[in-house]
Amino acid sequence: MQLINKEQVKDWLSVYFIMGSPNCRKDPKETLEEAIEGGATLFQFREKGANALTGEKKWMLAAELQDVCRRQAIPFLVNDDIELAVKLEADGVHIGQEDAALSDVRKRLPGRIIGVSVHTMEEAIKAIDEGADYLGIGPVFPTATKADAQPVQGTKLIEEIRSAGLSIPIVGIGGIQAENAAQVVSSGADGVSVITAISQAASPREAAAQLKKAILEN
Ligand SMILES: Nc1nc(C(F)(F)F)ncc1COP(=O)(O)OP(=O)(O)O
Ligand SMILES: [Mg+2]
Repeated sequence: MQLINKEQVKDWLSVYFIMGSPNCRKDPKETLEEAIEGGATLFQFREKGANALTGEKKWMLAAELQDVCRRQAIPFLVNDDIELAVKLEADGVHIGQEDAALSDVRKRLPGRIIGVSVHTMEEAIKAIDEGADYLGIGPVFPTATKADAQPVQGTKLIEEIRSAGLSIPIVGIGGIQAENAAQVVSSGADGVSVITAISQAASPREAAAQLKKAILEN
Protein backbone atom coordinates (compact mmCIF):
# COMPACT_ATOMS: atom_id res chain seq x y z
CA MET A 1 0.00 0.00 0.00
CA GLN A 2 1.58 3.27 -1.15
CA LEU A 3 1.05 6.23 1.16
CA ILE A 4 2.86 9.08 -0.57
CA ASN A 5 1.91 10.40 -4.01
CA LYS A 6 4.07 8.45 -6.46
CA GLU A 7 4.51 11.28 -8.99
CA GLN A 8 5.64 13.64 -6.24
CA VAL A 9 8.21 11.08 -5.07
CA LYS A 10 9.50 10.68 -8.64
CA ASP A 11 10.01 14.45 -8.87
CA TRP A 12 11.82 14.51 -5.53
CA LEU A 13 14.20 11.76 -6.70
CA SER A 14 15.64 13.81 -9.64
CA VAL A 15 18.81 15.03 -7.88
CA TYR A 16 18.97 13.30 -4.50
CA PHE A 17 21.86 14.57 -2.37
CA ILE A 18 23.06 12.28 0.45
CA MET A 19 25.64 13.50 2.95
CA GLY A 20 27.09 13.50 6.44
CA SER A 21 29.90 15.54 7.98
CA PRO A 22 32.63 12.98 7.04
CA ASN A 23 31.76 13.39 3.33
CA CYS A 24 32.12 17.16 3.27
CA ARG A 25 35.02 19.24 2.00
CA LYS A 26 33.69 22.25 3.90
CA ASP A 27 30.93 23.11 6.37
CA PRO A 28 28.03 20.65 5.90
CA LYS A 29 25.41 23.40 6.24
CA GLU A 30 27.11 25.49 3.54
CA THR A 31 27.49 22.41 1.34
CA LEU A 32 23.79 21.58 1.62
CA GLU A 33 22.69 25.17 1.01
CA GLU A 34 24.79 25.31 -2.15
CA ALA A 35 23.61 21.89 -3.34
CA ILE A 36 19.96 22.97 -3.05
CA GLU A 37 20.65 26.33 -4.73
CA GLY A 38 22.25 24.35 -7.58
CA GLY A 39 19.22 22.11 -7.99
CA ALA A 40 19.22 19.26 -5.44
CA THR A 41 15.61 18.13 -5.01
CA LEU A 42 15.85 15.79 -1.99
CA PHE A 43 18.28 15.38 0.93
CA GLN A 44 19.28 12.37 3.06
CA PHE A 45 21.27 12.89 6.26
CA ARG A 46 23.70 9.95 6.37
CA GLU A 47 26.16 10.43 9.25
CA LYS A 48 28.34 7.32 8.83
CA GLY A 49 31.96 6.23 8.48
CA ALA A 50 35.20 7.41 10.05
CA ASN A 51 34.80 10.49 12.30
CA ALA A 52 31.01 10.43 12.02
CA LEU A 53 29.32 12.46 14.74
CA THR A 54 27.33 10.65 17.41
CA GLY A 55 24.85 11.54 20.18
CA GLU A 56 24.10 15.21 20.80
CA LYS A 57 26.51 16.46 18.12
CA LYS A 58 24.87 14.22 15.49
CA TRP A 59 21.41 15.37 16.57
CA MET A 60 22.43 19.05 16.46
CA LEU A 61 23.86 18.75 12.94
CA ALA A 62 20.76 16.87 11.78
CA ALA A 63 18.50 19.60 13.17
CA GLU A 64 20.62 22.29 11.51
CA LEU A 65 20.44 20.55 8.10
CA GLN A 66 16.72 19.86 8.54
CA ASP A 67 16.25 23.60 9.05
CA VAL A 68 18.05 24.30 5.75
CA CYS A 69 15.72 21.85 3.98
CA ARG A 70 12.64 23.39 5.58
CA ARG A 71 13.70 26.88 4.51
CA GLN A 72 14.36 25.63 0.95
CA ALA A 73 11.19 23.47 0.91
CA ILE A 74 12.82 20.14 0.11
CA PRO A 75 12.17 16.94 2.09
CA PHE A 76 14.68 15.98 4.79
CA LEU A 77 15.25 12.22 5.15
CA VAL A 78 17.38 10.32 7.65
CA ASN A 79 19.47 7.24 6.83
CA ASP A 80 19.17 4.21 9.16
CA ASP A 81 18.52 6.11 12.41
CA ILE A 82 14.75 5.75 12.98
CA GLU A 83 14.97 7.20 16.53
CA LEU A 84 16.50 10.38 15.15
CA ALA A 85 13.89 10.58 12.36
CA VAL A 86 11.06 10.26 14.90
CA LYS A 87 12.65 12.79 17.27
CA LEU A 88 13.09 15.36 14.49
CA GLU A 89 9.76 14.56 12.80
CA ALA A 90 11.77 14.04 9.59
CA ASP A 91 9.99 13.79 6.24
CA GLY A 92 11.14 10.19 5.96
CA VAL A 93 13.86 7.61 6.23
CA HIS A 94 16.02 5.38 4.09
CA ILE A 95 16.58 1.78 5.20
CA GLY A 96 18.79 -0.97 3.82
CA GLN A 97 18.36 -4.74 3.94
CA GLU A 98 20.20 -4.87 7.29
CA ASP A 99 18.25 -2.01 8.89
CA ALA A 100 14.88 -1.84 10.66
CA ALA A 101 11.93 -3.67 9.01
CA LEU A 102 9.73 -1.48 6.82
CA SER A 103 6.55 -2.45 8.70
CA ASP A 104 8.09 -1.32 12.01
CA VAL A 105 9.32 1.94 10.46
CA ARG A 106 5.89 2.59 8.93
CA LYS A 107 4.30 2.23 12.40
CA ARG A 108 6.75 4.77 13.85
CA LEU A 109 6.62 7.21 10.92
CA PRO A 110 3.10 6.96 9.43
CA GLY A 111 2.58 9.06 6.32
CA ARG A 112 6.32 9.74 5.86
CA ILE A 113 8.60 8.77 2.94
CA ILE A 114 10.25 5.36 3.31
CA GLY A 115 12.96 4.39 0.85
CA VAL A 116 14.55 0.93 0.68
CA SER A 117 17.89 -0.23 -0.78
CA VAL A 118 17.47 -3.29 -2.98
CA HIS A 119 20.03 -5.32 -4.96
CA THR A 120 17.87 -8.12 -6.45
CA MET A 121 14.43 -8.51 -8.02
CA GLU A 122 13.33 -10.52 -4.97
CA GLU A 123 14.30 -7.68 -2.62
CA ALA A 124 12.56 -5.20 -4.93
CA ILE A 125 9.28 -7.16 -5.00
CA LYS A 126 9.36 -7.61 -1.21
CA ALA A 127 9.91 -3.87 -0.68
CA ILE A 128 7.09 -2.99 -3.11
CA ASP A 129 4.72 -5.46 -1.39
CA GLU A 130 5.58 -3.93 2.00
CA GLY A 131 4.74 -0.45 0.72
CA ALA A 132 8.11 1.20 0.06
CA ASP A 133 7.74 4.70 -1.43
CA TYR A 134 10.92 4.40 -3.52
CA LEU A 135 13.79 1.97 -4.21
CA GLY A 136 17.49 2.85 -4.05
CA ILE A 137 19.29 0.63 -6.56
CA GLY A 138 23.02 0.19 -6.97
CA PRO A 139 25.90 0.53 -6.82
CA VAL A 140 25.46 1.39 -10.50
CA PHE A 141 29.16 2.34 -10.85
CA PRO A 142 32.17 1.70 -8.58
CA THR A 143 32.08 3.74 -5.39
CA ALA A 144 34.65 4.48 -2.71
CA THR A 145 32.12 6.09 -0.37
CA LYS A 146 30.48 2.96 1.01
CA ALA A 147 33.08 0.47 2.21
CA ASP A 148 30.60 -2.41 2.50
CA ALA A 149 28.82 -1.78 -0.81
CA GLN A 150 27.38 -4.72 -2.76
CA PRO A 151 29.00 -5.65 -6.12
CA VAL A 152 28.68 -3.04 -8.88
CA GLN A 153 25.61 -3.92 -10.99
CA GLY A 154 25.24 -1.20 -13.61
CA THR A 155 21.64 -0.46 -14.58
CA LYS A 156 20.64 -4.11 -15.04
CA LEU A 157 18.21 -4.35 -12.11
CA ILE A 158 16.64 -0.97 -12.92
CA GLU A 159 15.95 -2.19 -16.47
CA GLU A 160 14.66 -5.55 -15.17
CA ILE A 161 12.18 -3.86 -12.81
CA ARG A 162 10.89 -1.59 -15.57
CA SER A 163 10.66 -4.48 -18.07
CA ALA A 164 8.52 -6.30 -15.49
CA GLY A 165 6.09 -3.37 -15.72
CA LEU A 166 6.76 -2.16 -12.16
CA SER A 167 6.33 1.62 -11.83
CA ILE A 168 7.65 2.23 -8.31
CA PRO A 169 9.86 5.35 -8.03
CA ILE A 170 13.53 4.36 -8.43
CA VAL A 171 16.76 6.25 -7.78
CA GLY A 172 20.16 4.97 -8.88
CA ILE A 173 23.10 5.20 -6.48
CA GLY A 174 26.81 4.51 -6.53
CA GLY A 175 29.60 6.40 -8.33
CA ILE A 176 27.19 8.69 -10.18
CA GLN A 177 28.41 12.01 -11.63
CA ALA A 178 27.18 14.48 -14.24
CA GLU A 179 29.09 12.54 -16.93
CA ASN A 180 27.26 9.23 -16.35
CA ALA A 181 23.94 10.39 -14.85
CA ALA A 182 21.96 10.41 -18.11
CA GLN A 183 22.40 6.66 -18.67
CA VAL A 184 21.00 5.93 -15.20
CA VAL A 185 17.80 7.84 -15.99
CA SER A 186 17.52 6.47 -19.53
CA SER A 187 17.65 2.95 -18.05
CA GLY A 188 14.41 3.73 -16.18
CA ALA A 189 15.41 5.45 -12.92
CA ASP A 190 13.49 8.58 -11.93
CA GLY A 191 16.66 10.28 -10.69
CA VAL A 192 20.15 9.90 -9.33
CA SER A 193 21.53 10.03 -5.79
CA VAL A 194 25.03 11.21 -5.09
CA ILE A 195 27.36 11.85 -2.18
CA THR A 196 30.90 12.68 -3.36
CA ALA A 197 29.96 14.26 -6.70
CA ILE A 198 28.46 17.15 -4.73
CA SER A 199 29.99 16.96 -1.23
CA GLN A 200 33.59 16.94 -2.49
CA ALA A 201 33.07 19.40 -5.33
CA ALA A 202 34.90 22.74 -5.28
CA SER A 203 31.45 24.21 -5.94
CA PRO A 204 28.59 22.02 -4.66
CA ARG A 205 26.24 24.47 -6.34
CA GLU A 206 27.84 23.97 -9.75
CA ALA A 207 28.03 20.19 -9.24
CA ALA A 208 24.31 20.00 -8.43
CA ALA A 209 23.50 22.21 -11.41
CA GLN A 210 25.52 19.97 -13.76
CA LEU A 211 23.70 16.88 -12.46
CA LYS A 212 20.35 18.58 -12.89
CA LYS A 213 21.27 19.56 -16.44
CA ALA A 214 22.37 16.01 -17.25
CA ILE A 215 19.06 14.64 -15.94
CA LEU A 216 16.88 17.19 -17.70
CA GLU A 217 18.68 16.67 -21.02
CA ASN A 218 17.85 13.01 -20.95
N1 LIG B 1 21.74 5.16 1.99
C1 LIG B 1 21.22 4.79 0.79
N2 LIG B 1 20.42 5.65 0.11
C2 LIG B 1 19.91 5.25 -1.09
C3 LIG B 1 19.02 6.19 -1.84
F1 LIG B 1 18.00 5.50 -2.39
F2 LIG B 1 18.53 7.12 -1.02
F3 LIG B 1 19.72 6.79 -2.81
N3 LIG B 1 20.15 4.04 -1.64
C4 LIG B 1 20.96 3.16 -0.98
C5 LIG B 1 21.51 3.52 0.25
C6 LIG B 1 22.38 2.52 1.01
O1 LIG B 1 21.63 2.16 2.14
P1 LIG B 1 22.17 0.92 3.01
O2 LIG B 1 22.27 -0.26 2.13
O3 LIG B 1 21.33 0.81 4.23
O4 LIG B 1 23.62 1.37 3.41
P2 LIG B 1 24.01 2.67 4.27
O5 LIG B 1 23.10 2.68 5.46
O6 LIG B 1 25.46 2.45 4.59
O7 LIG B 1 23.77 3.87 3.39
MG1 LIG C 1 21.40 1.63 5.99
